[in-house]
Amino acid sequence: MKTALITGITGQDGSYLTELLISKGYSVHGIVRRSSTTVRARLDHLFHREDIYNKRLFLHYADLADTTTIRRIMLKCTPDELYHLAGQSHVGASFDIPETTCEFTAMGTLKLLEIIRDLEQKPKFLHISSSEIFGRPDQSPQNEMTPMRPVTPYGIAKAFATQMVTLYRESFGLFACNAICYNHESPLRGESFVTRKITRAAAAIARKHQESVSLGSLDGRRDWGFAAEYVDAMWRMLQHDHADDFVLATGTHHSVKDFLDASFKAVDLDWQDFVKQDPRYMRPSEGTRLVGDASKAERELGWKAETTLPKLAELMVEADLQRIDASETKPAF
Ligand SMILES: C[C@H]1O[C@H](OP(=O)(O)OP(=O)(O)OC[C@H]2O[C@@H](n3cnc4c(=O)[nH]c(N)nc43)[C@H](O)[C@@H]2O)[C@@H](O)[C@@H](O)C1=O
Repeated sequence: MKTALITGITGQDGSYLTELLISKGYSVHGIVRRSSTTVRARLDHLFHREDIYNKRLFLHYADLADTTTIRRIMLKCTPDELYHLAGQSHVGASFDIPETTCEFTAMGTLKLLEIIRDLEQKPKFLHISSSEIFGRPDQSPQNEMTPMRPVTPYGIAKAFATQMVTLYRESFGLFACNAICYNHESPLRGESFVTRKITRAAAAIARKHQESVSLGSLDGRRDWGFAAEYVDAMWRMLQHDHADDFVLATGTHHSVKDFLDASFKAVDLDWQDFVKQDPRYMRPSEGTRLVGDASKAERELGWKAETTLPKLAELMVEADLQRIDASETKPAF
């Protein structure tokens, strides 16, 4: 049985990856930050499985800044594979909390690399990088050779982490890879990201729970794929015969307006009747022309993104409608 360690296990990607690895027979350890609430809704269904929780799925408390504890966890569970998904991942928020973003997203990654460098039994390492490293690129679509020109604190932190991963692979021989992920969404996406904010609003407005939704710029264009497919690519990267970096993307791009169109169409409404623009959600600077060329992943890993708009929006709206309907039929205690 292989053992995997996941940072950011309670996030969208961590949850899909845990499901995937459990289905492949792995023993999965996850690092979680200590907080006063123990609600981890995305993994709840696995915690209730007696054959899985504390048998093949284990949680450990640690902060990414706490290298002593992380080293201790690694020595204890001796992972074959380490998937590093944790970090401050909200681009808009990175303008408000740039230091925190750099501490976790940039330095947190370097700290993990330093721990692995000293271990005798080194796990294969996957870092989730981001299309934000390209910022405002000269070429479109971008691939693994495209120069980094980040324009947000988050993108800059990711560029630092990405280059450190490459450096540790090339200079210290670590099996360390960057998954350069474009936006990947799902019903498990956090509610402050634009896709989930929209699908949740479309469902709530359709069920008459909400009257409108406030958004920032509607002209931003993104390459939106389905998160469950992206974690499969991450796993494939660590099964590959050599460590390398891969762009993971659909190769299609759409505007926020296109995402609104698809989501509100799924509930037979016109988004223009419900959307307000709010300067609070505008960003001081934005990446542009971000669309990925994932042909290397297709060629070398046999991976291709399948789900794009409008299907992605439809499945997310459907899940949000089901959530509302389920909460309405639940008995009140
Ligand atoms: C690849 C990359 O993908 C994600 O970062 P993101 O692209 O910034 O994603 P988002 O959903 O926050 O914004 C998408 C677009 O939507 C616009 N937008 C309009 N109105 C709102 C709004 O109200 N909220 C938000 N969040 N965005 C809005 C916003 O200005 C931008 O143009 C992260 O996973 C990140 O970790 C990552 O690596």
